[in-house]
Amino acid sequence: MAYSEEDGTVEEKENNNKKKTKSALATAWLTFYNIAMTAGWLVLAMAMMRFYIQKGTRKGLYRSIARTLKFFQTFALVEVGHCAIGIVRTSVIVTGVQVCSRIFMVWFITNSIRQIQNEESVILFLVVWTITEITRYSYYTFNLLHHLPYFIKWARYNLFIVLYPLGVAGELLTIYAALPFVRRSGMYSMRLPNKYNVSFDYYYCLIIAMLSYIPLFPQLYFHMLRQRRRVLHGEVIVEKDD
Ligand SMILES: CCCCCCCCCCCCC/C=C/C(=O)SCCNC(=O)CCNC(=O)[C@H](O)C(C)(C)COP(=O)(O)OP(=O)(O)OC[C@H]1O[C@@H](n2cnc3c(N)ncnc32)[C@H](O)[C@@H]1OP(=O)(O)O
Repeated sequence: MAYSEEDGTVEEKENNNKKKTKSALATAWLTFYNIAMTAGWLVLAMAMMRFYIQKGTRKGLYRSIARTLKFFQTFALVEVGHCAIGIVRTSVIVTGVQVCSRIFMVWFITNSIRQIQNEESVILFLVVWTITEITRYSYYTFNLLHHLPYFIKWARYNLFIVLYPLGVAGELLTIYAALPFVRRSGMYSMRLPNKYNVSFDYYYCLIIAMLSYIPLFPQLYFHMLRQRRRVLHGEVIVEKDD
């Protein structure tokens, strides 16, 4: 092994340099990512407000923002990658459940079933997601830049107390509204007999998805309550590994 006289081995120095480059790269990427996502959700907020002010109705609002919503919500899959490669200190499972449930709501419910796109519950979860994401991504951005205004920190770790249940209510009511259309159309379902000899009923899949909120939502909510105690009140929280 090669030794230097001052700071330990040459290999250690090389490893430290690699870590520094990696963390500088990771910080640069995360800053870019969070700015882009804040901007994306701000564009969505403005588009929704403009639509409502101009048309005075929620009818057609989802259609008008669908492409932007699908793009930014799907892009959030990158966050699962951030956790998996360890550039953010967050659980892959917690982030995975959160992101996948949102993508499921966008692609496999709201986007697939036109008849429910004008439901009040769709507007409810859209407004809640938008407020949440503008706050969350601007929190991460300012935090990375070491200039975090207290009101953003406060909003990040307090608004969810009300917004999370409201968002979940909007999502569950939307899936509930979709059920009759799914049953009638038989969409995404496979009935026997077929050449694969497999049967799948999307209607029951949606009922299972709704029931899965019962064990999953409290876990996400209590995770956020723990984060709140850690960040706002400085409590040391020992979390279990994935
Ligand atoms: C496949 C079909 C499934 C169908 C069935 C589904 C059932 C699902 C049931 C559950 C349903 C949930 C539905 C969701 C609804 C809504 O979203 S409603 C809107 C309100 N929601 C919220 O307020 C919650 C928003 N979500 C989140 O906050 C996250 O997704 C999270 C994963 C829950 C957050 O957790 P976590 O990341 O652990 O918290 P933080 O405190 O924010 O971060 C921890 C540390 O990581 C750093 N970090 C994280 N991300 C980034 C980033 N992008 N950039 C930079 N840094 C990041 C963060 O700064 C923290 O760092 P430290 O302070 O150093 O620890």
